[in-house]
Amino acid sequence: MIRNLIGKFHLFVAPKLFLHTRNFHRINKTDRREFMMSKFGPPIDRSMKILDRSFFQKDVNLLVASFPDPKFLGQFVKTCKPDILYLPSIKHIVPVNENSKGVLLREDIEDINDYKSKLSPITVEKIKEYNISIQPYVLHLDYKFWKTDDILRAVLPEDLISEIPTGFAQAGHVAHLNLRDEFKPYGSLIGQVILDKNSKVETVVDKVDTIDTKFRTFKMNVLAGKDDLQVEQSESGCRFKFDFSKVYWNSRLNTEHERLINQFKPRDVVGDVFAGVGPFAVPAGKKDVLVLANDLNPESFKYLKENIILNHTDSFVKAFNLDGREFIRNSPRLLLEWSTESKTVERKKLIKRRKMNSDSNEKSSTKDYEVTTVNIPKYFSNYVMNLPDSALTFLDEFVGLYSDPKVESVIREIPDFKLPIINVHCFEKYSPHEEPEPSLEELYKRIHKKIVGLIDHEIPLEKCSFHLVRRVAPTKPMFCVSFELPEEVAFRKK
Ligand SMILES: C[S@@+](CC[C@H](N)C(=O)[O-])C[C@H]1O[C@@H](n2cnc3c(N)ncnc32)[C@H](O)[C@@H]1O
Repeated sequence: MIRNLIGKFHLFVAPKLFLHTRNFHRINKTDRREFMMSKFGPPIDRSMKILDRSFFQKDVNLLVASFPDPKFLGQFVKTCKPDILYLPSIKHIVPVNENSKGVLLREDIEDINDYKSKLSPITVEKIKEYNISIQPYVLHLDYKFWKTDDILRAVLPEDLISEIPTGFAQAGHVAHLNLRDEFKPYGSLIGQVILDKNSKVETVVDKVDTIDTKFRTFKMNVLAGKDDLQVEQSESGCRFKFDFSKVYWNSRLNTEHERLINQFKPRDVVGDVFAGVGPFAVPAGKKDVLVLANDLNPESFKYLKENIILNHTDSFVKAFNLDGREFIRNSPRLLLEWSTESKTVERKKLIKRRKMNSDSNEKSSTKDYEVTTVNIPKYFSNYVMNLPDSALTFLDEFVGLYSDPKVESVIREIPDFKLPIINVHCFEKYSPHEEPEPSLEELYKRIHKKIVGLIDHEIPLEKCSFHLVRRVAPTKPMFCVSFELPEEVAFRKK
C-alpha cells in the first residue's frame, strides 16, 4: 500500500506552477494544464547543455482593467475575483501608465473584441459603473519567473521530464543531489539551476558512486558553485562544522536526532557508539546529559571534538576514536574512569542581569556565571547506535557488558541502578516483489528475531519499541528500535 502510494506520487507532481490558479473548474485538468503551459510555460530548448538564462524570455498577452479613478480598484478586486488573474509570483495589480493602475484579467480572457462574453455579469456591471477601460497588456516573463522544475522541464530530454530531480538535501551552503545515471550528463545544468533558484545554496554536489564506504562518506562531484565543502550547519540549537566530503552528515535525520535527545534527561549518561560529528551527542551535552561519543572515522572524531568545544559542551561530552565493538566493550570502564577522575562536572552558564542604579537612575548590566554541578553516574542510561546498515550486528557486544568483576561490583552497589536502553537503528529491506507487502508489524517481528538471536536471550516483542524513522527507498524503511538490556544479558559471564 505505502509502496503503491509512493509510486503514484511521481505521476502527480508534474507542472506545479499551474496547479494553483483558481479557475480549475472551467475546463478539464489536462486541457487546462496544456493551456497554462502554452501561455505561461517557459520556451523550450532541449539542445541546451550550458545554461543560457537569457533564452528564457516570454511575452504573455493579457487584458488589463484600467482605472481612471484608483479608489474603485480595491472594490473591483473584491467583487470580481473570479475574473482576475491569480497566479503565484504574478502581481495582479499592475501600473498601466505613469498615472494609473490596472487589474489583470483572468488568463483565458484574451480577445479585446470579445472579452465581455467571458466575464461574469457582475464584472461587466462594475466595468461600466467605475468607468473602467479594458486594454491589451503584455506581461514580460524571464528566467527569474520560472521555478527549477519548469526550467529543467524545458531543457532536459523529453523522456526524462517525468521525474525531474529537483529535490536535494542541504548541509550548510551545500545542496546534495543523488542523480540517477540518466541525469548525470545534465549534472552541471541541473546544478546551476538549483544554485540560481535557492538563495542559501552556494555549492551543488552530486554523489559520484553509490557504494558506501566504511565511514558512510561518498565521493562528491561539484556540479555548480564554489568548490568548498567546509560547511557550517545549525541543528538542535547547536552549531556544527565539518568537511562534507570527509564525514557523514544527513540533515534529513534532524527529527530523529531531536526525538532521541528529547528522551534523555539531565544527568543521564549516553553512549553514542557511532556519533559522527555529534548531532546526538553535542545537543544532549548542552542539556546536561553526560555523553561518551565515539566514531571510528578519524575525520569525524576531529570534527566531533571541535563541535564539542564550539558548543561549550566539553565538560559533558567526551570523544573517543574506537571501533564500535571496542567502545561498547570498554564503555563501562571508560565511564568509571571518568567518574573516578572527576566525580562531578560543572556547567557554567553566563547570566546577564540588568539593574537600576538608584543614584544615577540609569540601568546597568552585570555578567554573572551560574554553575550547575552534576555528579557523574557510574552506569549508562542509554546507548545510541546509528549505523543502520550494520548496527544490529554489534548487539552481541552487549552480552556481558557488566561481567568484568570490578565493573559488576561497582554497579551492584548502586541502589537505584538501572539497565541501559539500547536505541539501535536499522534498515529492514524487503523485495519489491514480496506479496503481500510486509506490514510494519511483520517487519517489527523480523527485526525482533534478529535482536533475540544476537543477544541470545528472549525479550517479549512488546518490550521493544519501534519507530519508523524514514523510508530511504520505498522498500527500505529505516527504524529505531529501543529496548532495555536484560539484566541476565548485561551480567552474563563471558
Ligand atoms: C550513519 S553515520 C551516523 C552519524 C551520526 N550519529 C548521525 O546521526 O549523523 C554512522 C557513523 O558511524 C561511523 N562508523 C562506521 N563504522 C564504525 C565502526 N565500526 N565503529 C565506530 N564508528 C563507525 C561512521 O564514521 C559514521 O560517522
